[in-house]
Amino acid sequence: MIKKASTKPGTKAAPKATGKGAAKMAVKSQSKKAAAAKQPEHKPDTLPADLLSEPADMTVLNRLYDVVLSRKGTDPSVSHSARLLSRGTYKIAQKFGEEAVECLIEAVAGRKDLLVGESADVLYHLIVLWVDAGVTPDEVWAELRRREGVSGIAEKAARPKETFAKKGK
Ligand SMILES: N=c1c2ncn([C@@H]3O[C@H](COP(=O)(O)OP(=O)(O)OP(=O)(O)O)[C@@H](O)[C@H]3O)c2ncn1[C@@H]1O[C@H](COP(=O)(O)O)[C@@H](O)[C@H]1O
Repeated sequence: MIKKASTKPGTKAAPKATGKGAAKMAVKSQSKKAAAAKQPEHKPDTLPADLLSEPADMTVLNRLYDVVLSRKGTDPSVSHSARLLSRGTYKIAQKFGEEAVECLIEAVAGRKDLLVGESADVLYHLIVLWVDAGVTPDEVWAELRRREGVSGIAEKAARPKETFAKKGK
């Protein structure tokens, strides 16, 4: 991920509301509190000590999926995943695309160390995309399993031939 400069808004003091304005603000703050109360609880992800001492492997993706899924509908101010998921499919897809481009830039530049970090960003954003779309890792693992041992060249050669008319050319 390429870090951007902070876009935090200025710390201008908000004007104090009086009369009708104050009442409106009180109602707004009440409904905000009610909305927050409806959100599922944000549980920080803690890794068991025995896992921390083991070398990382593919199971990290299943765990990451579970954490991201658990963030759905939680407070976007404490979870980046919750924030992304609350912004909708377009933004989630856009972020995935950006991370994929950053990843391929490092690959083309031959910067292996940076490629590792960008690859992790791509996988994280792909998992957010799955959670948003309702795809589970098991479905993807099953598809990869189905393809195991099938040469890509042989699979392509076995595909039914498309005619020009079918392709609309
Ligand atoms: N793997 C990641 C991960 N990779 C990247 N990021 C965050 O993604 C953000 C990327 O920043 P960018 O400026 O590129 O994007 P942005 O803040 O959306 O900015 P805009 O593009 O909207 O302007 C940073 O805040 C990173 O910290 C991640 N945030 C979380 N995770 C994992 O997800 C778990 C749950 O995280 P939370 O949902 O934040 O609790 C964590 O424990 C991690 O395991």
